[in-house]
Amino acid sequence: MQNSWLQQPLKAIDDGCYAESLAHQAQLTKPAGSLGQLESIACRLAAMQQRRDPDASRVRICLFAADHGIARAGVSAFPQEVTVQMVANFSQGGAAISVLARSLGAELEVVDMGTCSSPLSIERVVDRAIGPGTRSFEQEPAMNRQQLEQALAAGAERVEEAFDRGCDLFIAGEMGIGNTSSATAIAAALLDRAPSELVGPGTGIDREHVTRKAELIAAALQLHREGGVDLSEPLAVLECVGGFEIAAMTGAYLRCAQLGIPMLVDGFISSAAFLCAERLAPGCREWAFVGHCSAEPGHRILLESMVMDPLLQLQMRLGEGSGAAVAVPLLRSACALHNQMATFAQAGVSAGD
Ligand SMILES: Cc1cc2ncn([C@H]3O[C@H](COP(=O)(O)O)[C@@H](O)[C@H]3O)c2cc1C
Ligand SMILES: O=C(O)c1cccnc1
Repeated sequence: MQNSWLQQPLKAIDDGCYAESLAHQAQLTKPAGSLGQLESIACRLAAMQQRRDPDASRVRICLFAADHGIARAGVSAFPQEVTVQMVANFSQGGAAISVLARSLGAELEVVDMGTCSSPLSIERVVDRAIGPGTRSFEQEPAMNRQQLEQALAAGAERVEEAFDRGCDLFIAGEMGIGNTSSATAIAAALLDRAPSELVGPGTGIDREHVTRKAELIAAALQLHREGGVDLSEPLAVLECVGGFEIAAMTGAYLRCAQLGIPMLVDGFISSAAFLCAERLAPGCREWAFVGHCSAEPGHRILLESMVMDPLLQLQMRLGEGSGAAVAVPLLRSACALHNQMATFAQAGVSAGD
């Protein structure tokens, strides 16, 4: 994939703007540092947006959905057809992320990246289907290189569309029964950890099934390694054990950092996709906030590996972009405080030492 858009440089963060924002915070009518992380959130956002008054009003949530061959190996508490049923639910406004998007006044876009039963008849779904889901990665590579390139490009394209229409903050969400297995395999490969350290219940399988899930993922990684695949290489990992929606998220995150759109990362699956983006282009993380730390055990390990701090810890484990969406009000509060508080001089309040 030489000379492709993947090689484009990331946009530089404006350090001068960051320093100016810190100086502005120091003049606001409060003891220094008393707004804690809200201060650095506002300053980081100002530096990303290159503006004195950071803004998180125009939020775009892009939900990528796809099916996984591995779902047929009994790794989820739910059957595969739930993926497409949920796509309908997203578009009808009944899913958790539909409700959150509405309450935030955020735009929610649903992108079909390839599901077993076609959701084409469902209104308002963007069709970027690559095929009827991935192949089962316990037997063969989940996708081929061409499909991977298509998925990455689809994610990037949705970000470009958001950029053209004006977007202060981008959130990627996912839906795909079986995708915690794919995310676990990606994280285990790239972090060189045993799947048993990262695996979790996903939609709610019991301990016995979690153990089986870890064994199945470990065996799959061994199979691909023996087949000569370099499992430290993010594109090879996505090709072997990824998902169409996960690869689309990787493409979306990478494009955000190239175009300079601040992003808010969701849970375990999103963070596995983000790790691929960060490995492809170190520095993506400078453009990202992490909404929350999921209850899925591997999420904390993934975030620690990238030295990224989650804003919230609510024991959520849903995906869909929901843990990012619930953090949007924090970013909005940070912006409002930064932009609207009076300075000591303006309010005639004596400054401290
Ligand atoms: C009704 C329903 C709605 C969801 N929304 C997100 N997920 C989440 O659960 C799935 C991953 O878990 P696993 O690997 O165990 O299948 C993904 O679709 C993820 O987005 C859902 C799952 C279900 C059942
Ligand atoms: O953290 C997540 O993204 C997650 C966890 C469990 C199930 N689906 C998603």
